[in-house]
Amino acid sequence: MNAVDAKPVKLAVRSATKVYRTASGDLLALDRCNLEIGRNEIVSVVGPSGCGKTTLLWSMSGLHSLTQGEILLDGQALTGPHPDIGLVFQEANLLPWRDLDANIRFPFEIKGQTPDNEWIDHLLHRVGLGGFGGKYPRELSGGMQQRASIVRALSLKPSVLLMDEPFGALDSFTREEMNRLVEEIWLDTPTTIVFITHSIEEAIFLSDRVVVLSPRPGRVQAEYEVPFPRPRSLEIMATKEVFDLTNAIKREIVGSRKRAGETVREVQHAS
Ligand SMILES: Nc1ncnc2c1ncn2[C@@H]1O[C@H](COP(=O)(O)OP(=O)(O)OP(=O)(O)O)[C@@H](O)[C@H]1O
Repeated sequence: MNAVDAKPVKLAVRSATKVYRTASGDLLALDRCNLEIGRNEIVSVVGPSGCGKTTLLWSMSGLHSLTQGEILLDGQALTGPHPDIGLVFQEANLLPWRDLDANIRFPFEIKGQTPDNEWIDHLLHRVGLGGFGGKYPRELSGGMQQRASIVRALSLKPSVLLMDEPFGALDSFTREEMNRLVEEIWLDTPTTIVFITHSIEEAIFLSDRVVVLSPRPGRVQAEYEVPFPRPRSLEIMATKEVFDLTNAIKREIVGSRKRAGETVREVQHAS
């Protein structure tokens, strides 16, 4: 059974079309793209470079307006940034002149809200940053900075977390650690997560479903259920089933790029 069939729809992308007006003409990034994400589902979006993954994610955040179509959050049209939606980017984007505590509390200052200190402390400990609140970003590794940015996003208690290649800049070991951390946090506090990645392995480890976008203009080309139980151990990730799924998704992406006559760029970790 499709995971979406079993869960109420949290986020719906309805015929999303995005045209960028550029100096050299109009660029169609998304073309009538449709997608539904169930409540507390983790969905990864993969696809060839430039196919519109970030455009789709930013549209889902309400930060980008669509040229046509709509995004529905709990059935309501999204018209701009929404407090229920948190974002994590590839760069941690911490303010270098503020320590970790002050960085995490920054969104609350902007919104004029009182932070839930207990919740923030819990999150900091959860990601292994307990006791690091007084450190400045330059004193933290890339992985620690990215953990801090996850805490910053979760501190606002969003019901949807949108993650745009959050671990793309990290070494593979730290990346695996971060994947496990996201899974642990999700098992603790289920949240709807949409995750963009170039790594099929990462997508399979994290997701209930992997969505493959077509070459630009982006549309959903294929969807794969990921049926493996959580937590997903290294043993599970080493099974033939995972290997076969990885290859099926890789073939889908490479095949679509060939059909589109595009240059094939390496798809990470798709062995
Ligand atoms: N602000 C913008 N103005 C004009 N064109 C843009 C803009 N943002 C993205 N594009 C173009 O839209 C297309 C889709 O870009 P997008 O970043 O959404 O793709 P992507 O799949 O996330 O790419 P990648 O895998 O390389 O990160 C690309 O051709 C990109 O150059």
